[in-house]
Amino acid sequence: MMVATLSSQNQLLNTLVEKSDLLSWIKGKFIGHHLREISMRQVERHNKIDDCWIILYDKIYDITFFINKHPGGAEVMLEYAGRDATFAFESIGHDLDVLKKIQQNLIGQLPKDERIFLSKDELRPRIV
Ligand code: HEM
Repeated sequence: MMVATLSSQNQLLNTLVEKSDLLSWIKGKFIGHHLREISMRQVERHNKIDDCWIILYDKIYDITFFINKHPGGAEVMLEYAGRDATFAFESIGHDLDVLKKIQQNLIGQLPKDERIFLSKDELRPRIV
């Protein structure tokens, strides 16, 4: 019984650690060395309903498939198409699971000199 309790506590802890690591990564604490770099100028070109990229926490997502499914409406998505939507996204208080779900649509990250959410080994301080 004791063992079972400890093991379920460990499981919970592992889940929390995994979750916070993932979120720190999503929110820019870690650099995805393997991720393709895409500049803002490139992102800007993908600003249409049938070709829509968006920047969240320095990472670029292709959200074309999701525009018409967005519970907050297609209009806001198009307003941020080809642009940085991080602060609008945060201000709505989207559920963190939303961020986890769209990881499958992650296509790249901004080059170092265009990032806002820098990790601690870079020059400017992080703002979150
Ligand atoms: C990749 C970007 C985005 C994704 C994947 C996304 C996803 C979602 C999801 C799943 C919801 C349902 C509520 C929840 O689970 O939190 C939601 C709600 C909402 N979103 Fe987004 N969203 C994105 C970007 C934005 C942006 C840029 C805005 C601009 C302000 C926005 C505005 C809203 C609003 C207003 C709601 C609330 C709708 C309501 O409750 O009536 N979203 N979004």
